[in-house]
Amino acid sequence: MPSYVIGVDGGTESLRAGVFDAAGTPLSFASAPYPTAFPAPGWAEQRPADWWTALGVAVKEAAASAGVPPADIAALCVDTTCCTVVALDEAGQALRPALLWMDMRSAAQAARVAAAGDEALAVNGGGGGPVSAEWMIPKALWLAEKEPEVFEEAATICEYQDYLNFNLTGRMVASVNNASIRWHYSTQRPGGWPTGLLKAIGLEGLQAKWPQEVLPLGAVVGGLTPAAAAHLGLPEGLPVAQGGADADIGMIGLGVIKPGQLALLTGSSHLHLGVTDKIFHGRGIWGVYPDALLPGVHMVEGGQTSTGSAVAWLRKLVGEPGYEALNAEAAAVPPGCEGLLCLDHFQGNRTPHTDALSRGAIAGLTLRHGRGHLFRALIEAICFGTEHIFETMRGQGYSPASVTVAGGATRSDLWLQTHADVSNVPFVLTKVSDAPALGCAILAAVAAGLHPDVPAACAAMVHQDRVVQPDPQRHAEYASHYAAYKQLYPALQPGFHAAAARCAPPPKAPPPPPAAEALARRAQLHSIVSPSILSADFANLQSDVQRVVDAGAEWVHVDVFDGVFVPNLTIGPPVVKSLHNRVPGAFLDCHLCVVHPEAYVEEMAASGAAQFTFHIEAPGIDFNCTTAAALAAKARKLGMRAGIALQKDTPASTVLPLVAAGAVDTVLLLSVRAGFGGQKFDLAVLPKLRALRERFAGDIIVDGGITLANAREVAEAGANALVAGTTVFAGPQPAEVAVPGLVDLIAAGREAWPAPASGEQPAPTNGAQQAEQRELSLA
Ligand SMILES: O=C(CO)[C@H](O)[C@H](O)COP(=O)(O)O
Repeated sequence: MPSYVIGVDGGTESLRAGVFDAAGTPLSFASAPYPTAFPAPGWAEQRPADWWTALGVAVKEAAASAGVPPADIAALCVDTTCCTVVALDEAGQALRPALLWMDMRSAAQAARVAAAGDEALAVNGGGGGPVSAEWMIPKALWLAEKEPEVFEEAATICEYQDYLNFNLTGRMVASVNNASIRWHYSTQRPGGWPTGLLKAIGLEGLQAKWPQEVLPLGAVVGGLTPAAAAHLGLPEGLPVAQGGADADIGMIGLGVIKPGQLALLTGSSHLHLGVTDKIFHGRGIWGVYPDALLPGVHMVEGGQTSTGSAVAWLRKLVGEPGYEALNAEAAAVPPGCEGLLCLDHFQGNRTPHTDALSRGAIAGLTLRHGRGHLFRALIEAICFGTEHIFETMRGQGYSPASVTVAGGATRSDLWLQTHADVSNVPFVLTKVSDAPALGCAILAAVAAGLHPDVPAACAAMVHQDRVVQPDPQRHAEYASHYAAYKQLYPALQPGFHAAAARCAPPPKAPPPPPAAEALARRAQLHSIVSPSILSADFANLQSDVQRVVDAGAEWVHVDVFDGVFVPNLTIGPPVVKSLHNRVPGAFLDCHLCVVHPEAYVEEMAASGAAQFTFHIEAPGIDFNCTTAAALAAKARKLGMRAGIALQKDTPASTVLPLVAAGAVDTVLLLSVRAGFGGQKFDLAVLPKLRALRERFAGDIIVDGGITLANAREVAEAGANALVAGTTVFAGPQPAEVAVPGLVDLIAAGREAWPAPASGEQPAPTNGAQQAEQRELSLA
């Protein structure tokens, strides 16, 4: 009876096949590379035909060097990168090169998906985002919008995984693993598919293009077709088992299938893949993906972007000494590195902050610190980053009890021991480091009937090598250093975001001439004054607000300052609530200058805020806009208009994905440093305002230093809404003169805007009439 299996790991650069026996012993491995095309920044494409060629080469070579005759092979299983999307015609031929997981062209589509506010998005940080451009729906949406002829013609839109299985067996099916982790499929939803999400983004047509059958891991997809058998040099009809995403199949190869176990897959980055029997969602984690591994075996995901890559960077910087020397020097340094502390966010933070603009840092340098201190501080930072992910998971109800680890970094005892000590959990190493290939072999062994099920196959085929136990004393010693590490990000985040804004590349192409439709929409905007109550008499707020409303102020600007995001403390939801009750009908235009706007969105809505404007620079809001889009969608869902605000020095380009996605109703440009009224208007905001107006037909608010002398010029540059505090509440003219005066100046300034082609009526300027119209359009 055939007793060997082939596991194939379809990676990013090559495909690696291994022949294993039923006890999990590898007999041979063989790899075959395939090219990836990077025709432009952010693009990454591969030709499905190259995968197929590589599969034939690697399998034939592995089988030959194992010395196992084809008749002794019992089954085959393949994993692949995920989400790598292919579009196929009726015959299963690729219509275009595949969009590799790392292809980022669908970033704007990802922001739109995040803005949909559908329940299926719970797996993205509990609905708070981000949605990654790596995932299926943004990629398919990109295809539908940018290459509609390909999308239309495609009979099937699926994964690299499904393409290979189809070519092996002639059967087109999806894997529950890929679909759950990257397609927003859920076994908990009737039918599984994210129909509501597809409808919300106008991509209903995608569902029928997906493979309609979803198979669990290890299920038999089919037998090798004659053509596939010839291509691989294996017997016709050989069972092919369902695989999934390479990293997740690696969990199986590490034997991580029981609740409380967690797989740490290391390389240039860290991937934390936990197993849980509970279904929960929350900020700072991805998942839980129900049944994504096995029935009842759910997955939770975290990730650190720069780990091995940061270590390699430091080694290069200090003259490329051997890792042995660096480890020895670092081991001689005490925990905490005598005050030296690193932040590991060299390429941003994936979880728990999900901030693409966060950066690495070294803090506390003195002249006595040497190379060993630096190396140890970086290793500690990586361990602290992992612990922060674990702490976030614990906060959501999942506690990793043991970590099974794979990857090159496991060769460092210091690295392993520090991880175990910081997190106070045992770190387990297994004998076969090529976990994805072994995971495939396990699934193939189940499909072949060599083992009754995946748990039994894992028990027979995964062998523990050693366990690194945590040292409780060391763990206690690390506590204060870990606490200090956690303070680094919030302290440095504003600086990181400011640096990103400073260094943002200028927009590449000149703006397209405004379309007729955009011109018509702009003409319909209202000319709005939003008096800032920051300059009102706080002891007489009700009468001050009533007074400006009576004077024709369509909005009332409420600055919510938390004393952290800006150096001033003002008012919060209770005052908003009182104003809403005491001045019925006042449109409360709430501007949140706070570090965590997401923490206030529900309360602000419940208090009566009409517009919820938050800052793109706020921690937790990412500059690729997915978390911003999700928060804006939530604000809208709660009945408020959504706005995004930019500090004076933040370029408009940072919010263009949001604007392009239609995710916000307003953009607020600060023309002073946020925090206090009575400052001087900074003319530097005008070019930014002009550039934004060319791309955005919605309300643009300019806030800070607005007077009767400059309002017209600001409106000419593109603003249709002005916030004015001092001028309305403490200026030489009373509010009854200042408010209508400012409205007239805005209307006059807007006459400089390009006019729509024909037939457009100007918007009414009477405040009450406009409020009535808005009520109607909200209803
Ligand atoms: O948000 C603000 C500052 O952060 C104020 O709303 C703004 O400055 C308006 O005040 P003034 O018209 O007095 O400049």
